[in-house]
Amino acid sequence: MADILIIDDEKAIRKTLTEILSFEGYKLDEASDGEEGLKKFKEKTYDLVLCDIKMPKLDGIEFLQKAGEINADIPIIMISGHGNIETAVEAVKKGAYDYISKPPDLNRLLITIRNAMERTSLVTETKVLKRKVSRVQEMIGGSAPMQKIKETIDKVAPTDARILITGENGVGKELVARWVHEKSNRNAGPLVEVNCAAIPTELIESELFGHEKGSFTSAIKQRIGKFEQANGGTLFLDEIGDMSLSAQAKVLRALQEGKITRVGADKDINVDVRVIAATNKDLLGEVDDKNFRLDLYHRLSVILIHVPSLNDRRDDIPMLVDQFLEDICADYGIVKKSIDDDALKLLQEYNWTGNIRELRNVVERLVILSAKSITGEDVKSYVMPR
Ligand SMILES: Nc1ncnc2c1ncn2[C@@H]1O[C@H](COP(=O)(O)OP(=O)(O)OP(=O)(O)O)[C@@H](O)[C@H]1O
Repeated sequence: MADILIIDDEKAIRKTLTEILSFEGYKLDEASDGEEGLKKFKEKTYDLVLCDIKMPKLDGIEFLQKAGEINADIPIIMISGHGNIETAVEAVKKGAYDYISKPPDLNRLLITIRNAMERTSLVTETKVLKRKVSRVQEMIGGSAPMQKIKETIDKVAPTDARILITGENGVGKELVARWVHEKSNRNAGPLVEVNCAAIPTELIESELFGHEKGSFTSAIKQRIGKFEQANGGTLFLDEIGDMSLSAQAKVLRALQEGKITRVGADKDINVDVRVIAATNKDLLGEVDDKNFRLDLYHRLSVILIHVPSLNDRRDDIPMLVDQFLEDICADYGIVKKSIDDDALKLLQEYNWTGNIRELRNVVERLVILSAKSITGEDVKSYVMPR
C-alpha cells in the first residue's frame, strides 16, 4: 500500500484529501507546514508527496528543493491556490511532478497520483536496466585513500605499465582493474580475467597459453588460452600469489618476450597484452618463502596500487551504504529506503571484515527487515556485533 504525505497549512484541505485518499486505499501522513513536512520526509520514505505552495515557515518551493536534495526519486505534486498558478508552473519546471488546483478535483487528483506512481516504477526500472548495461560499476568513495587510487588510475591507465593491485579479499581490487582497462587505450579490446587460485595447478598453463589437440590426455581439441584471448586488450591475473612456479616461469617469458607457446605446440605466437595482477598475499613474503619468483614480481609491479580495507576508510561507508540502498531497492523494485544518522553512525563504527560484500549483505538485510526508513534500532537488532 502506497504512503502519501500531505503538507498543507489548511486543516480543511488536509482533511478532505485524507478522506478521499484513504478511501482509495492509500496510507496518509499529514504535516501542517513545510518544516514539519521536511522532518517527516527525512524520517520515512514516502511514495508520493502532496505539497501546498503557500505555507508558513518553509514554503512549497523551498520544500521541493530541500526534498530533492534528500531523495529526488519521490514524486511531489504541488497544490496551488487561485493566486499562485504561476508559481505552480515554476515548481514543475523545478522538478515537481505536476500540480493540482484548490479545491482539488477528485478525478484529476486520482489520475495525477496514479500517473506519478507509475512514473516512479518506470524510473526504477530504467535505473535497473541502465545499471545492467553500463560496463563498469562506479567506484564509490571520496576518502583520501580512494581519491589517491582514482588519481593513480587516471595517470597510469593510458600507459601500458603493468600494475600489481594488493589488498584483502573483497576490497575492490577487481574493480580497480576494470577501471584501469576502461580508461586505457585498450578499452575497445577485451578484458580477460583469470582467477589463478580457482584453476588446478596442472591446468593453469593450458588455461593461460592454450593447447594443441592431443597435447595431453584430456586435450581433445585445440584450445585458445587467456593470453591469446586478451590480445589487444588487458589480462587480469587475479590471485597471482597462488600460481605454480612452473606457470610463473612461463608467464615471465610471455611478459619478457611478448610471445607465448600453446601447450604441445612448437611455434610461438606474438601477443599484445597488458597484464594487471592482483593478490591478497604478501608477495614479497612469498618470494622469501620461495613460493614466488622475484623476477616475476618485479615485472608485474611497475605500478603498485594498494586498496585498503573498509575499516581503514570508514569515511566511504555512508556513500557506499547510499549506493547499495539505491541498487538493492532498485533490484527489489521498491522506492529507495532512507537511513537515519544513528544507523549510519553505527554502520560506520562497526568492526567490518573489510570485505565490501559484507557491507552490501548487511544493507540488503536492513532493506528486507526494516520499515521504509532504516533506524539505529534496526541496525542494533539486525546487525549483530562480531
Ligand atoms: N569502491 C567501491 N564502490 C562500489 N562498490 C565496490 C567498491 N569496491 C568494491 N565494490 C564492490 O564490492 C565487491 C567486491 O569487489 P571486488 O570483487 O573488486 O574485490 P576484490 O578485492 O577483487 O575481491 P577478491 O579478493 O574476492 O577477488 C564487488 O561487488 C564490487 O563491485
